[in-house]
Amino acid sequence: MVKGIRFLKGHGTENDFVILPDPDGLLELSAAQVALLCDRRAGLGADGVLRVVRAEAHPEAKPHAATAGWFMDYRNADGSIAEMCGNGVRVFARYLVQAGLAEPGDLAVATRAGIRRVRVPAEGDVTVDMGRALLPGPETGIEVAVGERHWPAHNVNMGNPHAVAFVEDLADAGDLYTAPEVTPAAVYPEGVNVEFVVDRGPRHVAMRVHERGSGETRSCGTGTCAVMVATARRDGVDPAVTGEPATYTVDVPGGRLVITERPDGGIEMTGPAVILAEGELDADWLARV
Ligand SMILES: N[C@@H](CCC[C@H](N)C(=O)O)C(=O)O
Repeated sequence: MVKGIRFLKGHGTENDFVILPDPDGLLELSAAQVALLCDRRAGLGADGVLRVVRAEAHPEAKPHAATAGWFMDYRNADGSIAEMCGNGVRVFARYLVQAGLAEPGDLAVATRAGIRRVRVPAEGDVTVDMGRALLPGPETGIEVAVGERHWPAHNVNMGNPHAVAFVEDLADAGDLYTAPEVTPAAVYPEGVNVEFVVDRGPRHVAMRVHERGSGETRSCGTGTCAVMVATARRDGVDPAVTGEPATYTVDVPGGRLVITERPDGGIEMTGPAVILAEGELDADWLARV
């Protein structure tokens, strides 16, 4: 008889997650257990894990409990902790609504990067207020390298760190089986997500990403926001100056996200969030790690 741990599987533009409902925060997961869950052969397979915990029941989220009822405990596929996951927060919010834990409409989710406000219609795309992008600099001197090739990169922080490089062709990034080298390494003491970007048309780009802790993924929500801001500034577009919102379409291997920067600097990301399966894990199997 399987002693079960309930799980669901979901994705946002094919950035895929194991969702673990754990309202009372009782499920302590080691990095090795998260890595096993995310293993595509020995486990369920995913780019990351979303543990769904009541904010009240998690020490990092308790201060936010009056505003946000639920905490997204996000882990990368290697078990490392990240501050924020843009595709993850859409899927997390879709799960809350689908499970009857939140009403369709506007809701607040606590993350390690702070509270994120999410608009979840009963059906269709989900919109997240991703907060402001920080451009911590240096403005020049950061480089991303793959083999012999290297490109200047832009440092954009969306709650988590990104290095954005404009390239001629997305194939220039190579197979991305290993992490691109980013220098100077001291700019990113906690590691970095790396985006490679090409133009597709007016206010329309495409990207590939190598994620810290997960490798190449089919999409990265925070990455698309970082790319939007880096591209807008390259294009001389700054909503804080013009007073007009700016919208960019960002294509990723797993689909398309639409990113709008408002004159107040807030960034909104809109895209799909899909829950596709539900089941029970063998708790003994997980405990053996
Ligand atoms: N896929 C995510 C980002 C997940 C975290 C990232 N790998 C990190 O370590 O910062 C997204 O959709 O934003």
